[in-house]
Amino acid sequence: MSVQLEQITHRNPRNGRPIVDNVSLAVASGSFTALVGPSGAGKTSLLRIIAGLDPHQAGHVSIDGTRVDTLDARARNIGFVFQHYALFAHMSVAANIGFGLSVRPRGQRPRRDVIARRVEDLLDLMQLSGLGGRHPHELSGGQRQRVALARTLATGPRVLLLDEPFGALDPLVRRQIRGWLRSLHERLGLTTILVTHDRQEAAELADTVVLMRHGRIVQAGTPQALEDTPADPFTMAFTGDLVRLGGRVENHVFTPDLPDILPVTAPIAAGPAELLVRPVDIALRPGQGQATAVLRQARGPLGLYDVRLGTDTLQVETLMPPDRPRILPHCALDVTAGRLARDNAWASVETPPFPGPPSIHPTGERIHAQHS
Ligand SMILES: Nc1ncnc2c1ncn2[C@@H]1O[C@H](COP(=O)(O)OP(=O)(O)OP(=O)(O)O)[C@@H](O)[C@H]1O
Repeated sequence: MSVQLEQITHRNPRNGRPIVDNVSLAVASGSFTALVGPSGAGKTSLLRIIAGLDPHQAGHVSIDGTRVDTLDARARNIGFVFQHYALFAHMSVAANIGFGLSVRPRGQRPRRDVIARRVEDLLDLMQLSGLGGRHPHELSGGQRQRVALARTLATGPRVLLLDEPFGALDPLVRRQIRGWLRSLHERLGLTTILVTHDRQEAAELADTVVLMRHGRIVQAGTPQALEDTPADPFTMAFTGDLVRLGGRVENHVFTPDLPDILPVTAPIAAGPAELLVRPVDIALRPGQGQATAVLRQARGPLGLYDVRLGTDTLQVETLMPPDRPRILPHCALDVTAGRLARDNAWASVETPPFPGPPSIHPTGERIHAQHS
């Protein structure tokens, strides 16, 4: 089932300020969407509006093309799992899972044996076979959250909303559950929307990542698109590790304030600017400057280096030379890709592949030696 949001606005009833501000989003049927953003961005509020648990003062929510603004939460047939989803402590796991079906009005309530079969199927699906007779306190945190998910899925929703459901679990269990959740989503043909603070989790699970801030959508796209072509400095900072280099643009060349970083071409007007770079997009050029790089950690072919530039230290993740020296003296740093920011200016700098030892001309221009 698809979910469409058209210009949804929800205001704080106390002060009238928008909590969700004119949000439009099309969620394709069968897709997995992650809502990410800083605390207070409006992610949970948006999820609750989709579920029909919170009101909205403007705009429309549609499911499969039908407006559901006036339908209550139950009639929307949407499943919702919260981080602190309380199971009934006095009920068995099986009774918890079957609860939603067993309290249906008489005409809609399945027979007891049908509910029992459905519960068994869900226990199998959740990899909880044989645990139906236990009580919640006899389960691990990860198992309890899977029971919560089974309980939500028992009534057969096609849209699943998850609000940090694994936030309280330890990182290892959380990673295991990720793979399992994605395959569950696919097997059941669900349309899933997940709120998470974990950008790695969002990138691994979701087809589309939606980044929110101040109640608005800043950018929506594939995890790769957000990382590779961030719409602004906020998105770039949110979607990956970042090094920020202050400096100045003159004659379309950006020269960082720190020493021993090669200038880059700058498609913005002259003046102060900031260069935002992923650590993996900084290469070390041994023998080209005065900086010292100290290997902190090897990660396969990549090395995480602390690079001392004057009184500052930058962290750089880059290909290690074959002999993997622990200390590389006399280095310069070469920014191979990044983005320049100033006020409303936001432009990418791409430098050509390194053709040979560069030197820095007194005018600040980068000069590459010719291939011989
Ligand atoms: N019922 C409410 N009444 C008043 N303010 C609210 C209400 N619900 C949410 N807010 C406010 O709206 C803003 C958005 O809250 P929301 O929980 O949706 O953000 P979030 O992005 O999910 O944050 P977090 O990541 O911390 O869970 C916050 O400033 C919050 O205090």
